[in-house]
Amino acid sequence: MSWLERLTGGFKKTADRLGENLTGLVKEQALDTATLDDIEEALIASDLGPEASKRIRDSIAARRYDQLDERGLRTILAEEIEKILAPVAKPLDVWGFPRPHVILVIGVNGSGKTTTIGKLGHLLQEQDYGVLLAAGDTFRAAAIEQLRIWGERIGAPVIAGKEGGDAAGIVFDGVKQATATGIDALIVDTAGRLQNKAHLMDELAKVRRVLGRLNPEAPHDIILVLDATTGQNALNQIEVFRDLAGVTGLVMTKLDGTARGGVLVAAAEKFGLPIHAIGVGEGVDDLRPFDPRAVARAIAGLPS
Ligand SMILES: Nc1nc2c(ncn2[C@@H]2O[C@H](COP(=O)(O)OP(=O)(O)OP(=O)(O)O)[C@@H](O)[C@H]2O)c(=O)[nH]1
Repeated sequence: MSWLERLTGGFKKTADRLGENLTGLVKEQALDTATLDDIEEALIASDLGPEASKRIRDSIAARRYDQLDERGLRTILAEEIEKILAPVAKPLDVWGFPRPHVILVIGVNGSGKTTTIGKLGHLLQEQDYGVLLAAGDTFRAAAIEQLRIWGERIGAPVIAGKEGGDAAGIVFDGVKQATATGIDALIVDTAGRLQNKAHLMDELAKVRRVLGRLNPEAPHDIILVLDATTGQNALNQIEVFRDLAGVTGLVMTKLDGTARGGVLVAAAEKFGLPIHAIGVGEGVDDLRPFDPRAVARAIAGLPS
């Protein structure tokens, strides 16, 4: 399957849900206020969020349709969703000197952080960048092991310490190793626990301090990984991590297993943070730069 086919397949549940919510709302007649209200509600029920749903409703109303069938409605939706997504679509740019470009990856347990690091590493390798993975999530031995497995899978070196070790120390060593071996990008797994905010902030502050000594620009990116299946909860996470950790961009994962992919639109509208990539599966190739047009059409249930 091509990536676009996987993307459309990944968003199928989301598109089906949106389709069900919209069923019967448009008939071969002019759109009246009640119908527009229903469309807005259907969008909110599909996780697009109140702000984006209202914006889309207003755009549809402003177009003054005499007639609109369901296909027409889906086409307008795709156009309007694309308008919301396009400004936040920003592929990760790791070009620059001095190297390495340092990416901290944070997110609650199980959000898909480690898997995303592996896939992101692969994505950068495809662009001919050399990648080093750092196991800064030292709380669990399993997390370190999982990162090693991903390193093997994509053929990237992994720098790790012991369980319970010092994350900042590993990051420090990671930068040294990357510099010595001419690696372009250092991707750091972090514990990123929200359960203990003070600890998370301390840990990130320490990592930043250590990095700052080596390169004042680092970390260049602080990426929050979000699990789309958590729906509105993902929005709360953005708010908390943005305030606590200075998130610079987002990756949303597990869009394949959920009918809640509309939350991507809500996140774009509400926070305006760059969305670097999306995950639609567990395979090495299942993370791709965020293509607003393709995603908008997939959510609206239209072929790419
Ligand atoms: N279907 C699907 N599953 C995913 C995706 N990304 C990650 N997963 C799965 O989600 C589960 C959790 O992913 P991890 O990468 O272990 O998550 P984590 O945030 O590192 O979790 P901890 O290691 O517990 O902190 C794993 O079973 C992954 O295979 C995705 O895009 N689609």
